[in-house]
Amino acid sequence: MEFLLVVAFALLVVFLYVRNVRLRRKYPPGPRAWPIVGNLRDLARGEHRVFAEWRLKYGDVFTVWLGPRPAVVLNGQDTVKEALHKHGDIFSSRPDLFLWRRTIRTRGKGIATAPFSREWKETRKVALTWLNAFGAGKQSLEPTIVQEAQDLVQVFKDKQGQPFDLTVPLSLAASNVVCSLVFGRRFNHDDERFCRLMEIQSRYFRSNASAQALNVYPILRHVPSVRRRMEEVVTCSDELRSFVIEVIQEHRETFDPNNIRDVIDGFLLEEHQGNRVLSELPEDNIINAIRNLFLAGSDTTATTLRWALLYLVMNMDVQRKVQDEIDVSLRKQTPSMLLRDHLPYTEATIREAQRIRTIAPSSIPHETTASATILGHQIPAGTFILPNLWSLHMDPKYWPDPERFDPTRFLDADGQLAPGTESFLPFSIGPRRCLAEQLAKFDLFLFFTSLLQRFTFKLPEGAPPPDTEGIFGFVFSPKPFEICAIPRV
Ligand code: HEM
Repeated sequence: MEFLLVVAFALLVVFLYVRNVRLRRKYPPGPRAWPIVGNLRDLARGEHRVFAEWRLKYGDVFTVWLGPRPAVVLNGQDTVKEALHKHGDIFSSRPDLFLWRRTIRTRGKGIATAPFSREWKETRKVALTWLNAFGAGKQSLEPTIVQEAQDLVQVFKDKQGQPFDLTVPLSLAASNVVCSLVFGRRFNHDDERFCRLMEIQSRYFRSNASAQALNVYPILRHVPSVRRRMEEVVTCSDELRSFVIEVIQEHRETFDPNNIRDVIDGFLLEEHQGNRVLSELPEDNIINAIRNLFLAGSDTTATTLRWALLYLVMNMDVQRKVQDEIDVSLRKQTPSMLLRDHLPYTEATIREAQRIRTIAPSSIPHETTASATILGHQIPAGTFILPNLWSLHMDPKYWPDPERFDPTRFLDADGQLAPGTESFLPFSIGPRRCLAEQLAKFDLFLFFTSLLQRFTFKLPEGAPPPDTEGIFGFVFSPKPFEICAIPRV
C-alpha cells in the first residue's frame, strides 16, 4: 500500500513537472519559477524593483509566475504602446480575480473590473459622457475644485503650523469633487456619514491589499486567518455598496428627465430613454459603475498630491521655485486652469511627482482576448498582463538618473513645458486608459497650486526625511509621514 502511494505521488510530481514545462513553452521566457509559489518569493521584495532587474536580464517582454498563474509583464514605452494602444482590442480585457468576484457580485458589470465587452464599452461611454457633461476636465468644474481647495486651505490653517498627516484631509477634498459630479452633492469635512464612508473606504483598501494571496490561491479561504481578512474585505465592500444603492434609490425617487443633476441621473436617463445595452443590464451594472468612480476618485489624486508634497519637503529649492512662479504669475489671484501656461515649472513639478512615484506601477491588470505577437513574443489568448508603467517612468534612456527629483526634465530650453513627453503614461493608454484623466489633471493642478500659494511645507523640527520606498495597496502610496504647513504671509 505504502509503495503504491509513493509511486502515485512520484507520478503526480512528474505529471505536474511535464505539464509545467509544456505550459511554460507557450509564454515568453522569464525567471525560473518554483513549483506552487512561482516567483512570489522574489516579488515580495517589491515587484517594480524586481521587474527592473528582470527587464535587464530577459528584455521588455517576460513571464512571471504568480503562484500557478503565468503573467506577462510589458516593459518600456514601445512595448506598452504596441500592446495597449496598437493592439488595444486584444489587450484590454480584465482577468477574473477571486476578490473581485467576491466583492463585485456580478462579474462583467461596471467599468474598472469588467471584461472587454459591448456592455463595458457602453457603460464606460455613458460614464464619460456624463462626467464631461458636468464639466470634468473643463473650465465649468473649476469653481467646484477651487471651493474644495479653499476648504482644504482652511483645514491646513487650523493646524497652526503643527505637524499632521495629510492623508485624510486630502482624500476628503479629492473625494468631494467626485461626489459633486457623481452624487450631485459634497460633504463637510466633519460630516459624520462622509467620515464613516471614507473610513470604510480606507479599511476596504487596506484589507483588500492584505488579502491579495486569495487571488493567487483561492483555496486559502478555508484557512481561518485568511478567511477573516476576506470577510473584512467583503464587509467593507458591502457597506460601500449599500451606500451607493441608497444614493441611487434616492435619485430614482426624485428623478426628473428634464433636470439631470449628476452622473447617476445621467445613467437613469439612459435607462429611461431605453438605451439598448444599459437597459438590458441588471441593477448591478450602475451600482458597480458608480462605485468604481467613487473608489477611483479619491485615493488616486490624494496620493499623487502626497507624493508631490513629500518630494517638495525634501527639495526645498524646488518648493521655493514653484512658490516664486505662483507669486509672479498669480499674485494674489485664485488659481485657474486658464493660467496653467503661465506656470510651466509648477505643472512640471506635478508631472515629475507622477513620474518618480507612479501610483499605479503595474496599472490595473489586463487580460488578452486573443493570441497576439508583441516584439516577436507569442502571447496566448486569456493571458494575465501587467503593463509595467513604472518601467517607462524610471527608464534611464529617457530619464537620466531617474531617482533624482528634477521638474526641469519636463521643460524645454526656454523653460516652457516640452510638448509630447516620451515614456510618460501615468494614466496608461489605449481603450482602458484612465476614464477621468482630464478631471484628475484639473484636480492636481488646482489643489497643488492653491496649497503652495498659501503654505510653505516643512518637515517637523528634527524629523528624519520621509521614506520614499512606498507601500502597495489600492495605489502605491508613501508610508505615513507628518508635515508642517506654515502659512505664507
Ligand atoms: C492622479 C490621478 C489618477 C491616476 C494617476 C489614474 C490612473 C489610472 C490608471 C493607470 C488606470 C488603469 C488603466 C489601465 O487599465 O490601463 C486607471 C483606470 C481608471 N480610472 Fe484613473 N487615475 C486617476 C484618477 C482617477 C479619477 C479621479 C477617477 C474617477 C473619478 C478615475 C477613474 C478611473 C476608472 C473608472 C478607471 C477604469 C477604466 C476602465 O477599466 O475602463 N481615475 N486610472
